[in-house]
Amino acid sequence: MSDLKVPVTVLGGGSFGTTLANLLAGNDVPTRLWLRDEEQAASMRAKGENARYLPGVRLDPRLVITSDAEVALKDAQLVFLAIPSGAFRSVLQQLAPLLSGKGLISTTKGIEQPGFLMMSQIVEQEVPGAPVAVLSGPNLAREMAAGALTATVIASDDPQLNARVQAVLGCPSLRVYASADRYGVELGGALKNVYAIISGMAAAMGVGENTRSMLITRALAEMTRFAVHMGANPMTFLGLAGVGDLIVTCTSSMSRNYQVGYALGQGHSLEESVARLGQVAEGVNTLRVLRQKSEEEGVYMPLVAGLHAIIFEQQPLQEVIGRLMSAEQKHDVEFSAFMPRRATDKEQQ
Ligand SMILES: NC(=O)C1=CN([C@@H]2O[C@H](COP(=O)(O)OP(=O)(O)OC[C@H]3O[C@@H](n4cnc5c(N)ncnc54)[C@H](O)[C@@H]3O)[C@@H](O)[C@H]2O)C=CC1
Ligand SMILES: O=C(CO)COP(=O)(O)O
Repeated sequence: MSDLKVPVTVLGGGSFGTTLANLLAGNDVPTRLWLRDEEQAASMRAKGENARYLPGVRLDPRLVITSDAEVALKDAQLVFLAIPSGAFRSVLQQLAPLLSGKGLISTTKGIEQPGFLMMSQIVEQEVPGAPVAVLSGPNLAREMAAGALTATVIASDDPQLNARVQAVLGCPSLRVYASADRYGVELGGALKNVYAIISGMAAAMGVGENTRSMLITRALAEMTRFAVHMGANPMTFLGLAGVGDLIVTCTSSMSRNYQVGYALGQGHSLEESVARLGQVAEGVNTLRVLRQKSEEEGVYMPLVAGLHAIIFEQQPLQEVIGRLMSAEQKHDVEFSAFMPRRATDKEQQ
């Protein structure tokens, strides 16, 4: 069987799962999309549209949409996981017997607490022995679904799995680059959501272009410092899953994290800002988790600390901005932050 014809399943019928499934079906890959809710699945089959999460996008008639997990996963060789991080483990636990032996690709950009676990690490725990990869990059679902020219990254320590994903997913509108830095790619996708909230907030305040550039650049420095400390490859942060995803999420009002930040900047409470969205904004939970981890690890993350102070410690916005702007003026590029930590350094701590 050619790699293009292997049966593929996408778990999760939100905006990203639907987009991926539609692209795969459009490549003539036998694709099934699994949703937990039969009413929603039936509506999508009847209308040929995901009216709740991706209105206006025609679904490929070859796409099979089902709420029956056994039907969805029978014979599948590759499974894309597009479930929000808060439900990720429980869905895997529920479906684990149907997933073993298949190539499992997480597309979820969140972190689980306790343990500071990436989604692919949860996959390893819940489906032991399965080949695991992550897909991440500047990938706003709505643009991809509309056929905008896009690039993404598939990351795994299994080059064959990377190649299979490139074969099924790549198409005239989507280039799929490969990486061996699964941890860095996955961490990049989760971290940038926090800075998208800050950028949205800044936009609502009407800041200028200098400010926007300062924010994105210092966000990149901060997230790279943290990720490299944690063992990621610094070069990953110069790629699509690092600076690439940071740029799109910090500049597009299509980003849900940016939208939450914008609503916060307009003076809405966190609860209101999240409720208005009606979709997942992973950055809110990632902020909590990251603040705690950066303190435990002693990594300097002033933007994360500042946003945490505003959202969770009720500190006045202007006070936090004043503190950030009057902090010690340091070097622009800290080369030490970009030096990969050797495994032995980690072991000695
Ligand atoms: N939407 C986007 O542009 C992109 C999203 N992602 C990531 O993909 C993940 C999923 O996001 P979206 O699809 O955008 O979210 P969404 O908010 O559009 O949809 C979430 C979907 O997950 C389903 N779901 C929630 N709990 C479930 C459970 N227990 N069992 C089964 N299904 C459940 C919901 O019913 C819904 O269909 C997130 O981690 C997000 O960061 C990654 C790249 C782009
Ligand atoms: O990850 C994304 C783009 O790459 C989507 O970002 P949001 O979850 O903020 O919409």
